[in-house]
Amino acid sequence: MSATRFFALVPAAGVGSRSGHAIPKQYVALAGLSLISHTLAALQAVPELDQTLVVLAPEDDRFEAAVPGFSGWTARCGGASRAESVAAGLQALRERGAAPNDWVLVHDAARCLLRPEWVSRLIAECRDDAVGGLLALPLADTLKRAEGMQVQQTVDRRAMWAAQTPQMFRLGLLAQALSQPGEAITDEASAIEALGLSPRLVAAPLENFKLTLPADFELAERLLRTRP
Ligand SMILES: Nc1ccn([C@@H]2O[C@H](COP(=O)(O)OP(=O)(O)OP(=O)(O)O)[C@@H](O)[C@H]2O)c(=O)n1
Ligand SMILES: C[C@](O)(CO)[C@H](O)COP(=O)(O)O
Repeated sequence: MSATRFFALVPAAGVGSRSGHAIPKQYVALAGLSLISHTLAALQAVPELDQTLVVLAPEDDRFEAAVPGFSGWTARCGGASRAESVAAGLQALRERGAAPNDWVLVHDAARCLLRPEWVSRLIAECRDDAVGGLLALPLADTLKRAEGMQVQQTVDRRAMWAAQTPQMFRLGLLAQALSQPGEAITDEASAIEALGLSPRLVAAPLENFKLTLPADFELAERLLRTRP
């Protein structure tokens, strides 16, 4: 029997409608490189990973110029939602020889401040777990439930975590979990939870944030430019 492998799957088929940029946010230039170049460089520096697959929109004509010399795989099979893009990416991995028992680490293209050592820690802490797990940030702020702009309640934050990526599950289990994604499935872990399973949390820093709103790009640029 062949050894279990580790694949990164990077959904990059979104349009970045909240980013304020005229082009898909993964192609915005940050510190001299496209956003997605930073993301892929971090993944390619993770020694445990065997290969990376990037899921692009079917009409994408920017990737090759934005990431020259990329040695991983690309598949132009992105869907209407992130969950659909990830599900299509899992199928693309199967077509390239990945097995149901292999681990898949799904990582947002839009989290470009990722550091290889955080991914290695996730793998070390989850590779013997029966389910899998994800990087996440324990909440540091007091949490409010609101209606519009009026606070209704302060929520006990002690058990609250903000989910990040990578999120790591076995290919076969994740494909089953994402086979009929509803609107409540906003990450891989929520699909796994819907099967009645409990993913493991691995603490990660705030710096692993997802670039979503215009101000996030300025902050990411500053952080990238001041990294050693
Ligand atoms: N149909 C989609 C939607 C999102 N993504 C990817 O999923 C990641 C996280 O999604 P998000 O930050 O919401 O990106 P966008 O959908 O591009 O942003 P927005 O919601 O602002 O349009 C991104 O890397 C994005 O490219 C994807 O592959 N396919
Ligand atoms: C997967 C994710 O990054 C975990 O926090 C997040 O759910 C993606 O969010 P979005 O709905 O695509 O903005």
